Amino acid sequence: MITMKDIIREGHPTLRQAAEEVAMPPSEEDKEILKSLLEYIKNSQDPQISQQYGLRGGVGLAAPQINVPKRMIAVHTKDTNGDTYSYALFNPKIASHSVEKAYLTSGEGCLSVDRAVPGFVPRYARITVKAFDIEGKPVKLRLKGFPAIVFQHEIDHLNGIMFYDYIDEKDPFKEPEGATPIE
Ligand SMILES: Cc1nc(NNC(=O)[C@H](CC2CCCC2)CN(O)CO)c(F)c(N2CCN3CCOC[C@@H]3C2)n1
Ligand code: NI
Repeated sequence: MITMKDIIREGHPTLRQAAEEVAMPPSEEDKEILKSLLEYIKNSQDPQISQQYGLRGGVGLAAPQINVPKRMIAVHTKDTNGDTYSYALFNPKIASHSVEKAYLTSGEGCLSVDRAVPGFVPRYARITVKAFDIEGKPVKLRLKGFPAIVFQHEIDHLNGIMFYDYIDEKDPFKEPEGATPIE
């Protein structure tokens, strides 16, 4: 199982690399890696397991964060009306997106960043994601709200982008023009 010692921290070069596409159909090894990402997130949301293994809570995780520069992400979270979004995907890409922006009013953090970086992170309010599921089947997701924010944070990791790259240094809590706040 993945624990915090497997998660690389800012300064590690892999976090600033573009990750490689995963060959489809996925190898058994790539499937195991992807499953381990989703397992970490679920474990981190379990009070008993997360406490026992000292896991930082997460709703998403990308393979580069465990020093695997391959295009794989996992997301496990609920949206505001309580629907669960649980995905483990290969080669996700944002096929289209809204002009409208959105941001988490609480700002963002990262399991690879051992410090608070305050500020709003402007992201697209709605995105269409094309990817392949754990068996290599093509999937198309239309996302908005909190899940859309999480997916963008994870897909950024595949391109070497960190959440604080978007924070306006001069005015970190400036409301991004016309953006939707997400509590
Ligand atoms: C918002 C939030 N970010 C948590 N951590 N950061 C992460 O997930 C990073 C990714 C998120 C940062 C902002 C968008 C994506 C990890 N990232 O670095 C991967 O690239 C949380 F843990 C968390 N929740 C709320 C839901 N809760 C359910 C019960 O269990 C605890 C859990 C805590 N919400
Ligand atoms: Ni992150």
